[in-house]
Amino acid sequence: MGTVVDASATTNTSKDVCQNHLGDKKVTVVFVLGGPGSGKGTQCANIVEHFGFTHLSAGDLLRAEIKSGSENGTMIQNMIKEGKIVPSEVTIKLLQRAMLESENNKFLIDGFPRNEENRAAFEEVTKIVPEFVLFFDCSEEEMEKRLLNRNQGREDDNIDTIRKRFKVFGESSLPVVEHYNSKGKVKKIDAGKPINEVFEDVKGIFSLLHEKAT
Ligand SMILES: Nc1ncnc2c1ncn2[C@@H]1O[C@H](COP(=O)(O)OP(=O)(O)OP(=O)(O)O)[C@@H](O)[C@H]1O
Ligand SMILES: Nc1ccn([C@@H]2O[C@H](COP(=O)(O)O)[C@@H](O)[C@H]2O)c(=O)n1
Ligand SMILES: [Mg+2]
Repeated sequence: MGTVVDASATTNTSKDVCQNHLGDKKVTVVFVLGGPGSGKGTQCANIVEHFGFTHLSAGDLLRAEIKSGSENGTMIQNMIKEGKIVPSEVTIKLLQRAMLESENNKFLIDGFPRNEENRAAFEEVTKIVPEFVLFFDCSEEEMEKRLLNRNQGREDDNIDTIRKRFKVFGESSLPVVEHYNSKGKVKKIDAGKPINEVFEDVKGIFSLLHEKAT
C-alpha cells in the first residue's frame, strides 16, 4: 500500500526506553500496525520467540470475547463482520486486563490503535506511551491474496469484508500511523517481501531496542 510515511523520519534517536507504569509494574509497549493481511500476527510470533515479548492482538482479544459469551459479543461480532472498529472502551479494557494478568512487562500490541478514538482513549486511560510503532507496509494486492488464502475460518476473510477493512484502514488507521510518524515514532518495514526477509528487518529494529534497554 502506498503511504505518505517518510522512511527518513522513522528513526527514533532517543537513547531512553519509555518508562510506563501499569499498576505497580513498569511496562514497555510497541504498537504493531499495518493493513489487514500485512503480516502483523506472523511477525509478532517471531518477535515473541526471539525477544521475549508478549503478543496481544486486539482482534484476537475481541474474537475471544465473542466466544466467551460476553454481553458485548453480538455487537463485536457484527462490527468485525462489517470491518468496523469496535468502541475503544471495550478494546482498551481487554488490553489492560491482558497486560495486568501477564507476568511479562514487554508487550506487542497488534492491531491497535486502529483509529484516532482508539489512540486518544488509550493515551488518556493508560498514560502509556509506545516505545515505537512498527508499521508493516504492504500493497493491497498482496494483502488481498494473503487474506483469501489464510484459511483460518475467519468470518471477515471474504472479499466483501476485506474491501471494507481496506477502506477503514486507509481512512482511519493510516492517520494514526501519520500521527506517530510526526513524532518520530514509526519504524516502517517493507512487508511485501517473504516472511524470513521481513523478519530480518524486524530483527534489526528489536536488536537495537534490546541494546538500549541493557
Ligand atoms: N511476508 C509474507 N509473505 C507471504 N505470506 C505471508 C507473509 N506474512 C504473512 N503471510 C501470510 O499471510 C496471511 C496473513 O498474515 P497475518 O495473519 O500475519 O496478517 P495480519 O496482519 O495479522 O492480518 P489481520 O490484520 O487480518 O489479522 C497468513 O496466512 C500468513 O501466513
Ligand atoms: N483495535 C481494533 C482491532 C480490531 N478490531 C476489529 O477486529 C477486526 C479484526 O482485527 P485484526 O487485527 O485481527 O485483523 C477488525 O477488522 C475490527 O473489526 C477493532 O474493532 N479494533
Ligand atoms: Mg492478525
